[in-house]
Amino acid sequence: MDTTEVVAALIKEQDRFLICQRPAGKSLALFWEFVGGKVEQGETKEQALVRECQEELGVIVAVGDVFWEVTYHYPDAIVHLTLFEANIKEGTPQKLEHQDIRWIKKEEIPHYDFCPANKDVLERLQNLPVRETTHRGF
Ligand SMILES: Nc1nc2c([nH]c(=O)n2[C@H]2C[C@H](O)[C@@H](COP(=O)(O)OP(=O)(O)OP(=O)(O)O)O2)c(=O)[nH]1
Ligand SMILES: [Mg+2]
Repeated sequence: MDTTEVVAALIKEQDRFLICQRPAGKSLALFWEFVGGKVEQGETKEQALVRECQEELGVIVAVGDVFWEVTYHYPDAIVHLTLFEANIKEGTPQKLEHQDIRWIKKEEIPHYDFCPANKDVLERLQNLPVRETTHRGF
């Protein structure tokens, strides 16, 4: 099976970060995710992420460092997910393609069902030590 390159954005504001609920009818319907999508041919990961944030949320982002990377085997696909830190430069997030979008605190993570590939990164977000918490604004 081929590996699909997927990029996603960890968008933080103060002590909250943005999560998005996948629409009904798509794969992994109604699971929560970080905004993003598949890298298209000829694009860098950063370019793909800027495009996806514009298409899905109507915002322009500045792409920062890689926060997490994982390869996950779904029954019908292998996904290599790269999660970048990102900041909104222009616009306010709108649910142009998602079922719902929410700004949540790390304490709220257990209340949401995320895509299985995201399990480890959510654990990292939830368990950031105090020092790193302050540094990263969580
Ligand atoms: N965007 C995103 N996709 C994720 C995350 N976690 C995770 O397992 N995935 C999976 C779900 C999908 O199988 C794949 C990304 O697909 P996608 O549906 O967002 O791709 P896309 O926006 O390009 O949409 P499409 O053109 O394929 O319809 O990666 C995540 O946090 N964000
Ligand atoms: Mg997408």
